Amino acid sequence: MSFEWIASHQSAKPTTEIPLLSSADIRAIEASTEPIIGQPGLMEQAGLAIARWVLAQAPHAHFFWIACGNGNNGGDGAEAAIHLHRWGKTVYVSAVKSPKSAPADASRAWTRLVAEGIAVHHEAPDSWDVCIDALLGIGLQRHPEPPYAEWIKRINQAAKPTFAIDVPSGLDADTGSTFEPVVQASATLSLVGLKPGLFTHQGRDVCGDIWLHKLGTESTTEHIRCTLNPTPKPLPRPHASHKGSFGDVAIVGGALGMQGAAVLAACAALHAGAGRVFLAFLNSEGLQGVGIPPDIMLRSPDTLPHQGLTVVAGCGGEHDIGHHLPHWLELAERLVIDADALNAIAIRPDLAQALVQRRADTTVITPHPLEAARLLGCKTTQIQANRLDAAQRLAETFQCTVILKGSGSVIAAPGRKPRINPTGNGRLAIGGTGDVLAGLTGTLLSQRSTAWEAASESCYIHGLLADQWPQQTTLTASRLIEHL
Ligand SMILES: NC(=O)C1=CN([C@@H]2O[C@H](COP(=O)(O)OP(=O)(O)OC[C@H]3O[C@@H](n4cnc5c(N)ncnc54)[C@H](OP(=O)(O)O)[C@@H]3O)[C@@H](O)[C@H]2O)[C@@H](O)CC1
Ligand SMILES: Nc1ncnc2c1ncn2[C@@H]1O[C@H](COP(=O)(O)OP(=O)(O)O)[C@@H](O)[C@H]1O
Ligand SMILES: [K+]
Repeated sequence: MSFEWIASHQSAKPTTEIPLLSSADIRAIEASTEPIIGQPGLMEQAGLAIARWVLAQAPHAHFFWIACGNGNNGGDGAEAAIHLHRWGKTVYVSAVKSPKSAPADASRAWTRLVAEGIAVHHEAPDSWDVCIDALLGIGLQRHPEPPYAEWIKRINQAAKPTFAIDVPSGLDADTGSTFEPVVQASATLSLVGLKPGLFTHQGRDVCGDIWLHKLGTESTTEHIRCTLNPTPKPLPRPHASHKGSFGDVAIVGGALGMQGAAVLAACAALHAGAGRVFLAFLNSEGLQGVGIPPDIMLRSPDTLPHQGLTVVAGCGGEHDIGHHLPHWLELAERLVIDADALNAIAIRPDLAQALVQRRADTTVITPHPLEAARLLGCKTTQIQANRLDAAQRLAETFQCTVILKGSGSVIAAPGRKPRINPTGNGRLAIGGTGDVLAGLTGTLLSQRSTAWEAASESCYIHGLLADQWPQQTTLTASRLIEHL
């Protein structure tokens, strides 16, 4: 039996590409796992794993409230209760009463629990040391109903250590959207495989520390919905190299009053290690207050070189960027499209068409959810309701690599399984960090062989800086750049 720590609230384990499985994937694995006569089934294994894990997390706790739903998540809770009871702990098991009978595995667990002499209650206890949340798992489909909703509220109000089985009850395992109310867990033990919803949208805020136990199962490629964005390997910088070896990056942006955004992107490109960085303002009036390092070469958009250039278009671009986009969509060897350039594409079919016609794997678009909604002609809530699908739809529609930003940024490209980025946190939720990401992505795009690699690495590094940020120091976009 092996437990794997994957992430805490503020940091993620450096990893290779870990598979993330949808509820359907999990059910397919369950269906293809043959029970072995005389060996414990998956639910019995789950129960033992949960009991051991909870005890390791809260070794001195005595009174365990095990809140169980009517499905297999509740069955896992019943199995765990049996072990905790045998190990001398006081278990108070609450089961939701339902007109429907529990599924077969869960029914067997309940029979075993009663045979152990453990009482089954239908209400919550008055107090407890630790709660095991076995109310709802991957079977959740709607807002928790009574008594689920009341018990979830009790769990959250008590603010005692709460350990969620599989997913915090109320969290959609596939999308990271929450139904209300949702359990606020101290830690979550994901069974069989990790689920996408633990890592994106609202998932990270409700899971606490994330752990995995595969229960001896293995997923094959067909079972994988997406993956966790792996830790990148640093690119070697050979001795026998020169400035032309590390990419020419040009930032085209900075309309009147918005030049700071373009400067942030240019500085990020510079600090990320681009060989040469050009900055072409769309409007250079009133630049006195904007500090531009002398390492950056200033050009007008019309005098930028073309050959070998990676262009980052849109940071602070306002309406003006639309005039320049046809040129760069046609001629830029590699292109990062951000902010106002995305807004221009959303309203101009000619630009959208030019984007589609670019050579595959040379372009990264970096929308936040509102920009993504404009591009797909829908509402931001629809994007957030299923970030994986939205990112994939953008990639297929515009035939390019996509970074859908926000908590658990999604990286998608046509014909590939998307990645969810495990690094980054709410300290990045300030103006300017998106410009930093665009500049960083530009440099990596100029140096890596594919847009996919550049986008994945860029997201990871950007988020990691925020995860490693000293608690007492305010994170700002310009300070972030200095740590690249
Ligand atoms: N598959 C595997 O390999 C393994 C699975 N395992 C475990 O099984 C879990 C999945 O079990 P599951 O499929 O029985 O679903 P589960 O999450 O218990 O919910 C279903 C129940 O909840 C109810 N219900 C749903 N929504 C509701 C709401 N909003 N408000 C109120 N009720 C609601 C629903 O009622 P109904 O919709 O039928 O009325 C039904 O009674 C999985 O997360 C993991 O813990 C492990 O043992 C390891 C192996
Ligand atoms: N809550 C969060 N958790 C993780 N990353 C976040 C969060 N909020 C913002 N970010 C990241 O910060 C950056 C913000 O980009 P964006 O919204 O375009 O801001 P701006 O254009 O003002 O710089 C993106 O990389 C995004 O993924
Ligand atoms: K649960």
